[in-house]
This record gives sequence, C-alpha cells and structure tokens, in this order.
Amino acid sequence: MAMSPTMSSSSLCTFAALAGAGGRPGRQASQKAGKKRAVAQPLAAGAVTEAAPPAVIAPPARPVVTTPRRRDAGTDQLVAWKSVRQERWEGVLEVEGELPLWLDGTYLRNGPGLWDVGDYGFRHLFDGYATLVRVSFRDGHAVGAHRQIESEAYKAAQEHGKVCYREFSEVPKPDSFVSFVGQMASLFSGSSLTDNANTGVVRLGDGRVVCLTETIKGSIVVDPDTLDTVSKFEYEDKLGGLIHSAHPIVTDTEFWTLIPDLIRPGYVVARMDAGSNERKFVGRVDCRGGPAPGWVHSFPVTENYVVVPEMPLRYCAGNLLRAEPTPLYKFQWHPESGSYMHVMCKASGKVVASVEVPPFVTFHYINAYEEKDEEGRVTAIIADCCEHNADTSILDKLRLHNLRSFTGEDVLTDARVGRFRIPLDGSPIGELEAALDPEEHGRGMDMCSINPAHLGKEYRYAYACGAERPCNFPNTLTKIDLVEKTAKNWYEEGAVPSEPYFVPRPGAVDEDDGVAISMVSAKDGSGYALVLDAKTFEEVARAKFPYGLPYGLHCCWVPRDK
Ligand SMILES: CC1=C(/C=C/C(C)=C/C=C/C(C)=C/C=C/C=C(C)/C=C/C=O)C(C)(C)CCC1
Ligand SMILES: [Fe+2]
Repeated sequence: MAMSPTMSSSSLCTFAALAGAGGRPGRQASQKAGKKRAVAQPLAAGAVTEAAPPAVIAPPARPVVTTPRRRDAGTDQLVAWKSVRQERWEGVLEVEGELPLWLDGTYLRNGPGLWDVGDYGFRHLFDGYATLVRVSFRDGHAVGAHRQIESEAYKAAQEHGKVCYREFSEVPKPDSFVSFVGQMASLFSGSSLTDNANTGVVRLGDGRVVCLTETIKGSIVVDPDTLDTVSKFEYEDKLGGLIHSAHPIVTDTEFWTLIPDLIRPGYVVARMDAGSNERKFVGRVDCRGGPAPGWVHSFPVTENYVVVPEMPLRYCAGNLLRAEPTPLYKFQWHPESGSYMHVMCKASGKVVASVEVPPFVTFHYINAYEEKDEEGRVTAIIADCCEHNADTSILDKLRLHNLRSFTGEDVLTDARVGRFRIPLDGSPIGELEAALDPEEHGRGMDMCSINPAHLGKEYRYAYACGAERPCNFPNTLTKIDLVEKTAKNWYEEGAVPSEPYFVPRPGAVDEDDGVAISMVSAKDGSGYALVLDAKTFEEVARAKFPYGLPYGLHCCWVPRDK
C-alpha cells in the first residue's frame, strides 16, 4: 500500500496557500403525515451514581438566563434556539410512560447550545459553543445532565467575553484576535481555528468518547458519566491536516476518516485501529472538478469500499479568510465544476470507480452497501443521503435569525432521501434519485441514524427528522422504510426534535427491534428525552428535564459496563 501522506501540516497551511489561489395530539405515529457566564450550579451528591434507581433529585436548574443585548426582534423564541441557561446541571428526570427495562446505558447528544458571548449574539446555528446532554437509563429510571465542553475556544470566550477563535461563521475581531492569539501569523498556521467540538459525539472501539467538529484540533475526549472535558484527542501520526470530515465511520474495531486536501484538491482516506491514535494513510482521491474539494461533512462506507463524495459546494480560500460571513460561509457553489462520487477499495486504497452524478447538496450520508448480481459479484454501490435537492439555501435557513422568526410561512426547503447508484463496471455516470416519495416525510429530511449492525450493509430502515408543514425547520421524527417506500411520522405541535438515535434491544434479530431516542425542545419551553418504539414508532416514554434545552445535533449510545 502506498504510504505517501499528502497532508503535511505545511501543506495545510491552508489559509496562506489558498489566499493566493484563489401535548398529546401528535404523540402517535402516523402513516404520512464581556462578562463571565453564569456560574456552574453544584451537582447534587449522588445524582451521578446510578448504581441504584436514582432517588436523589438534584435541585432544578435555576433559570440563570444569559441575556444578550443584541437580540432578534420578537421575544417569543422557542427554547430550541435559546442559549443554554447555565454551564451544567444534573438530576433525576421525571419519567412519563414505561422505559424499557433493557434500556441500560447512556444516551449522549452534542450540539451548539450557547450562542452568546458577553453581550454578543452569534448568527449561525453552527457557531454555538458545544453543549453535551446526557440521559442515563437504568431499571426504568433516567438521570439527565448537560454540560458545556471546555474547549479552548469556549474557555477563551468566557475569559475574555468575546470570540477568540474562528468559528463556523464568527471570527474574532482584530483587537481581540491580536490580544488573545498574539499574532496575525496564527491565521496562516491554523492556530486561530476553533476547537469548539460542537458537532458529533462518538464512542470509539476502545471505549473513549470523543466530541468532534470539522477542525481536527476540535476533537475532545469527554467522560460520558461526568461530562468532564478530559483531554484533546490528538493524532499520533504524520498525516497532518487542519480539517476533516466531522463524521468519521466508527466501529468496535476501526475508525475511518476523510481529510480534504485544499492545496492539491483531493481527499486523503485514512484508517485507525481501535485503541490507537495513529491514522494510517489508505489512499488518495484527486478531485475531478473545481478549484477546491467539495465540503465533506460526512461520507459512507460499505463492507469493502469507502465512498468519497465530491459535492459542488466547495471549500473557498477567499471565504475562509474573510472576516464577515458570505451567503455560503466558507464555501462556494460550483455547479459547472461537476459533481462526482468516487469509490476506494478499503484493502488496496485504489480508486475503483469515479462517476459523474447530478448536482447535489448533502451533509449527512445515511448508509451505503454493495449491490450484487446473481453470482455474488459487486455491480454497484448504493449510497443514501439526506439530500437538499441541490439547493444550498438550507445553510441560510439555519441562521439563528431565521430559526427564531417563524411566521407560519412554509419556508423550509425540500429535502429527500437521495439514493446514489455508482456502477462499478467502468461507466462514467452514476444515478441520483429519491429513494421514496418525499411527501411521505413532509419533504424534510436530515439528522439520520440506522441500526449500527447494518452499517455498510443492505438495510431497510432509517430514522431521521422530517417535516410537518408549514415549518421553518425539520419538526417531525420519521422512520423510513426503504423497502415499502413509506414513512411513519411523529409530530407534536411547536416541538423541535433532534436526531432520532436508534438503540437496538440486546439480542434483537429484527432490524427495527429497539428504540429511537430524541431530545425534544418543546413549544412550552420544556425539554424531554423522547423514547419511541422503533417498530411502531409510537411513544413508549418521555424523561422530562426540569428546564428546556437548546436544539442539538448528533448522538451516541454508551452501553453500561462496556
Ligand atoms: C467548515 C469550516 C469550519 C467549521 C465548520 C463547521 C463547524 C461545520 C459544521 C457543520 C454542521 C454542524 C452541519 C450540520 C448540518 C445539519 C443540517 C443540514 C440539518 C438540517 C436540518 O435538520 C471552520 C473550522 C470554522 C473553518 C474551516 C472550515
Ligand atoms: Fe453532522
């Protein structure tokens, strides 16, 4: 296998080089349808321990509200889009319904939950400082907690009362940048990039729990029980890079990641063994179009292949350097450059297919698998994703001002389960079509999960957020049946549910034998972990927080004693 890592840290002095280059109704499932922040509240002794059914209730979180001076007009904002009220909380949750007794472990959710620093309010959902939410289930009881991740970016913002690192769209004002980071040169080395790990959370094969974002330095090990920020997750290899796919593929034995190369447009595919911090170079894909690689927030794998997407929404050097956000933030839409799907053999690192596909916009791949003929030969790769009809305006919809100002108008752009078929017979063209009628899930589609036993293999069910219109954000939970091409939907008026995360029942045989867990920010300002029976998609229980939580992104499951 070729061992030529392309991503020396100097090669990804990206910025420098690129600057030159250029209630009840709806609870049923249905077919169709400048100062320091508030001080941490002490935790109730014993509330963390879950050896016995929790008996001690921590005092409810006092509503220590961060009140930014610069606010969007209208105070009738949903709790989903308000900054988390205090740095941390923990306590026993009131359970309504019956939690399955087999549900024994911790659900963790990460996301940008704090959008204010001092009196300054952030503009984009993705800018917020990472807030981890935990719900630990045992013997039909639930203990909940939330806590801010103590990234350097978060700590600096609290200390200085201003943004000190380059976030998704926010950048430090020159004075604070100079005073905190010290020198302009840091812009060129990547040291000014954020380590705000606000996107995903994964449990590695060796048990470590890591919060992630798109910057490599924003990989942070946390303790799933205390939610303590433990350490930086540092790679011990020479692959370098400043940014990577926010979603690695993680199994009990391995970890796959994609590193975009912005100097020589392409992607490096790397693999890491469980228990190791050393990524190994597997192969490289050269981009076929455009001045820079396409944004690669996630990617899918099959049993034998890694699918490398080349989306026409591409990184943009100029925009990476800009102080003010552009309509597409750090990216640019290049439909003329073409859209491609590349397939790399996991074992050899060789690119075995590279096909042009219709333009697409996707952040989240659902799954992929190998299509075989009667003789068992692999004829094509099927890759499914949450596809935004090649419309980049979803990024604008996720601006906090837009999320906070729902007028009743149906403004959420349409999305679908986009199914790519990538032939492996040498044909130059691949297909992209909706896997089912998007009306089944209200033309909303994002934040997906599957049964992890089907990762990279044929599968039937996906769980995601869909839409009940009119809306300005995905507001339903949906179970997609890719065989019957139907969806079951959960909806509660005014609720903002996050990614429904599938947790299999131990010993399950059926693909959908388990539960789907989602954190819901309710219309009345409350919040709860919703547990749906994954088969029927009906509510089995909800575990209520004594306060509302902001919206969050991705989740993982940490089984007890693993
Ligand atoms: C891209 C660069 C940066 C940061 C990027 C970040 C933090 C990207 C985060 C992306 C996320 C959270 C995407 C989620 C999409 C969710 C959707 C579409 C949901 C739809 C509705 O359900 C910097 C590190 C700031 C700079 C370099 C480039
Ligand atoms: Fe994501």
